Amino acid sequence: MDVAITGLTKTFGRRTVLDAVDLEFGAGMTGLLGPNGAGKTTLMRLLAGVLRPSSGALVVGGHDLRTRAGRAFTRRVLGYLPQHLDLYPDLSAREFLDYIALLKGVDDARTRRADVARLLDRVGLADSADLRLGGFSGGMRRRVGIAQALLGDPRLVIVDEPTAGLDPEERMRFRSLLAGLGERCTVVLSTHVLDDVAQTCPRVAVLAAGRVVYTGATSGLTAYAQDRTYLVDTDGPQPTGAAVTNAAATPEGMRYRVVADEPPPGAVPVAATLEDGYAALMRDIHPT
Ligand SMILES: Nc1ncnc2c1ncn2[C@@H]1O[C@H](COP(=O)(O)OP(=O)(O)OP(=O)(O)O)[C@@H](O)[C@H]1O
Repeated sequence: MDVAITGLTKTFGRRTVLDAVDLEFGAGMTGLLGPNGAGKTTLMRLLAGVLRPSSGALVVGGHDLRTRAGRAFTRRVLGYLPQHLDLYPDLSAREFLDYIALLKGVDDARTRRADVARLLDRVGLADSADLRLGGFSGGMRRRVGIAQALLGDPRLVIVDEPTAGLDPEERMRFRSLLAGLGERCTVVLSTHVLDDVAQTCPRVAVLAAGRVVYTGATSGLTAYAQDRTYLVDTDGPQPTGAAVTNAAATPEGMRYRVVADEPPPGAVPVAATLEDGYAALMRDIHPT
């Protein structure tokens, strides 16, 4: 399900939160990155039809969201996992999903039961299906969240920071769940976890202050820091004129991982990661 976004602007009062955004999402997984307040959630809410654009167009599978028919089409094909999803603590996972399926218009009880059972199984919650949501861990709650997004077999899935607060095992589990989805439909994953994007998304878009600052292959963003990434061991101060992407104490002092145009004294070049590429891009946008 192709998504075309052109000249998309969103203002709240006098504040411009998205500024003439042009983006395209196609089949497979695309990561959506950007610092806090960049406009990622706003973009997702616009795509989900929760918000209306101030100007510009969103077209999903050829259907323009400015029209009522376009919005209705998008609602039918969309699965949305918002950043904060309220779960009813007194309901079981099965009851909650049954309720959401009803809201999504699955009127036949038998179809609903089958859909819900299939999804509970898919997200690994079949054994906990009848336990109250109030007792679920963060990871289990996120899995219920993705299950509700997948009800109705969506062709466009948008997920907002799905792995925030998850332990490594749950994060890996969630990642493979999303990657499996990407084989069948268009998935947009908004996150601060660069590793999730590096592992699952062949394409990435980066927003900063409401503008698109990178869109293309994830490897292209990594390449942004290629031949500019170094490790610096020092017992002195942090290197200046460089983006520091990691700092770790060593027996001799500190080891900094930096992206810099000129290698700091004693720097050893290393292969860049997506985190380095992202840091390099941000530094080029806002030079220190
Ligand atoms: N309903 C609203 N009214 C006014 N301002 C808003 C509203 N929604 C979002 N904003 C502002 O728009 C900006 C972008 O917010 P948004 O949540 O889209 O960013 P984000 O990239 O998702 O950030 P984060 O990574 O922190 O979740 C923020 O400064 C936010 O305060």
